[in-house]
Amino acid sequence: MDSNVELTPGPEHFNSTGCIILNSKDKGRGVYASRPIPKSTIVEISPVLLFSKEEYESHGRYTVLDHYTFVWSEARMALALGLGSLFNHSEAPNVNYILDKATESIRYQTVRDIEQGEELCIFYGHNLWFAPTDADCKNMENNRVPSPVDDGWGGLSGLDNSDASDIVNPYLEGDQDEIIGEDELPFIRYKLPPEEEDPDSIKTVEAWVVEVPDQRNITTLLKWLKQSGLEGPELGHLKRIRKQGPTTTLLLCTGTPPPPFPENLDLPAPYLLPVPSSPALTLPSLQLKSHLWPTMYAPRRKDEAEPWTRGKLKWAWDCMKTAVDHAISLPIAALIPTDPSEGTAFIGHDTRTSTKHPLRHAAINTIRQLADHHASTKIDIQDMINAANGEEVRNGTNYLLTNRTFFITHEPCIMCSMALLHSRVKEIIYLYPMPKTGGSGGCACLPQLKGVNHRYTILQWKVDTPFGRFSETPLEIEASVDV
Ligand SMILES: C[S@@+](CC[C@H](N)C(=O)[O-])C[C@H]1O[C@@H](n2cnc3c(N)ncnc32)[C@H](O)[C@@H]1O
Repeated sequence: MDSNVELTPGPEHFNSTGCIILNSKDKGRGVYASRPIPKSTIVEISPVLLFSKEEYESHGRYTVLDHYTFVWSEARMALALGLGSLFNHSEAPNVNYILDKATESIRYQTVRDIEQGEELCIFYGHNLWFAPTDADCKNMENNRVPSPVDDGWGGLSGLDNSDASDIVNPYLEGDQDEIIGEDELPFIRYKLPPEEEDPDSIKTVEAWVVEVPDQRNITTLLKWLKQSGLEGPELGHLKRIRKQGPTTTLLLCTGTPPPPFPENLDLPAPYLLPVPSSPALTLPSLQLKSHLWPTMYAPRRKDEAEPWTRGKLKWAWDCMKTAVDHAISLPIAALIPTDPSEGTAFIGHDTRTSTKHPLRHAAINTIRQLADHHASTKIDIQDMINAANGEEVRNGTNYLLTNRTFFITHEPCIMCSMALLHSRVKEIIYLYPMPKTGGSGGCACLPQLKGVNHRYTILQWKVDTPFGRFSETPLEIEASVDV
């Protein structure tokens, strides 16, 4: 709680989740936490009073109601009863809200842990009719928060999913193992053009390697590699360990010679060896490249589109819906679905404005959550060996998104697409294409660049499917948001 703000008690309110009403000089009544409230708690469900378009246009908008109502479907306006109308606005909201058309109510849910005494705020949007007290909004003209879209980059806007709550997952019923035909899929696959690789012009780079006579030293060396910071992505397309007959050789680094080996290991001096500078795109090139050093095979997926079962579509539909639900009051959301070992899905938002950090895009924030989770979990030796060889590791030590699907409301920008590529994501699914800034088919297509050592599948949800209704209304700023 900001200790400079003088608060007085408001009317008593019966709310079992720990919300109380307090008054502040600047904002009037507001909702505060009377005790710590954990992330993802539904703190309030407010029934709404609906006004028809005509009723609101001729009366409501000229009254105080205009400061309290939410935009509902069919151009109606909704007044939230209970606590719902008392949440004040913040540029960095700690509460998300979802319009539930089926029950004519609004659900308010915390997006992070809330401390006792903190105010619970939602995000009203960018066109405010009052001067918000948030420090970074003081320089306003005409009482309107300057939209971050003004510079043609950045810029946020919520999704309107007010029609979404009554849409039933269309893949619930039926045989979950049934393969769904390509034409019936709810998304469009972005087709990467086929790429040929000339086996006669294999490019190499000089890398430091060392022979390891005693295999028992491999795990110590792998730990040492990690600690020395030599595990950079530039050699990620190569396996770490090469076995040729009795000789085991370890790939170290490019550039300057590696630092001294741990003293207790009796190793020969490292030496330079030409190794392939990119992964193999075709089987003949895999053979040639692996002759120099064991190389990863990263064929461009041409027509070998992966079949989708009804069960997987049901899962994808739910994941995308969750991402959209989270993009209502905190615009732009990304989701990495749960893995049994992780317990819960990772959901991230765009926090550039609230953190005043230009790189806090939704995709980067979400990948970071997963990385932080992995950094805090134990890995074992087998994982380390797998990681060193570019193979899948249970806690994703080497490549965070290996074999994973990444859901996001807006096509990721070039920076985020590169982060996804580095994380070895298997596929991404998004709703809004970003023709001016997108790095996954919009203004550029990162997995299509020459020399990248990984490719991912790009899927865009179709607008003519029930779920696609979310993307029917183009965002005002659609073409200039980077995610
Ligand atoms: C939906 S009401 C919120 C409850 C309101 N504080 C009350 O006492 O009735 C919206 C009004 O709250 C005030 N308000 C909300 N967020 C604010 C903020 N960040 N800074 C200043 N005033 C705010 C504005 O007067 C706005 O018209």
